[in-house]
Amino acid sequence: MEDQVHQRLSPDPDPHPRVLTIAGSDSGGGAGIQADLKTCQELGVFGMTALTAVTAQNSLGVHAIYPLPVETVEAQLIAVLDDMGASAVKTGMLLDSAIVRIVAKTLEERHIRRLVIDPVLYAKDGSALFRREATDSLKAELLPIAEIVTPNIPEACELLEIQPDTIRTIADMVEAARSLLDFGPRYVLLKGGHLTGGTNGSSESDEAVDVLVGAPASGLHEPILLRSPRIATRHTHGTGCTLAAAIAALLAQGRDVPSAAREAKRFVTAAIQASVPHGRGIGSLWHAAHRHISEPLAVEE
Ligand SMILES: Nc1ncnc2c1ncn2[C@@H]1O[C@H](COP(=O)(O)OP(=O)(O)O)[C@@H](O)[C@H]1O
Ligand SMILES: Cc1ncc(COP(=O)(O)O)c(N)n1
Repeated sequence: MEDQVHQRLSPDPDPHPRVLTIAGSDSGGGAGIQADLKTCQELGVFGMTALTAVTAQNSLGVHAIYPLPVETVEAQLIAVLDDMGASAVKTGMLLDSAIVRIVAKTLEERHIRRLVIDPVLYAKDGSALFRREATDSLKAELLPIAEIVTPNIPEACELLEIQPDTIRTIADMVEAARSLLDFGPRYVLLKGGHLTGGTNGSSESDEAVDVLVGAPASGLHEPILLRSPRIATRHTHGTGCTLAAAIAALLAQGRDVPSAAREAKRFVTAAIQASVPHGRGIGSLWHAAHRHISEPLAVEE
């Protein structure tokens, strides 16, 4: 079964791996399209973009959002996919239902298989990056065609329509991740950056644990827990974008999902370890960290 899964995802490793990221621009350079391109470049993959919105954003938060017309988003998708093609596609901030629908339609028509959906709903300062009216389209049109969806805990609660404090333990995370499989993605990686309680029973959260589960057809029957020590920093702007972009870049290189998720977690952990305190608020990750951190924090299963 594992061989079948591997073959489905990597019939022939692409000699020129390319990732298309469909996301918003973060003028601060730490999240969105900017984080995605830096991640692709660091992992040796050619990055291409379809912008959904321009944000005026810095370490203190999102100051303004300028959505792009849906025709502009569609034109970028068609221009890239119908000429250059993409070995993998990643989505981030999609903003509204018109954009969600055109993205789903365009990707489905082109049989994009390595699709990573980061269901970005809020920025770290709490600003909404997604209109609530679009949640149903996201669930009905985009999640069913995803290879993997990567919500954080608040996003998982919103998608599942459960109270924000319902997910408090790793067992809760596993249950929620499994419930998200009902929307149709092949895998769910539920990120634990927002888990407040300690994973060893302490009141302080001591680890950052992400939970990977797969639908029956994926061949992954038991959850995989990706654990790293929790880094004591507030400079975590762009963690989610970076993790999802790294998964897309590694899938583009022919990795299977569990191996891409493991390696992406290592990549983001190093980038958080070396995060930069630019600005007066939440600083950003340093994407080149994996090059020079000689003793990265361990990531375990
Ligand atoms: N303080 C931290 N130390 C180590 N890893 C972290 C920390 N905060 C977040 N992470 C990791 O960063 C990734 C993004 O997680 P999360 O912060 O939950 O997502 P988002 O950026 O979408 O809110 C996950 O792999 C998570 O485990
Ligand atoms: C344009 C844009 N896209 C996404 C995020 C989320 O960032 P994070 O990765 O920190 O959750 C952001 N702040 N801005």
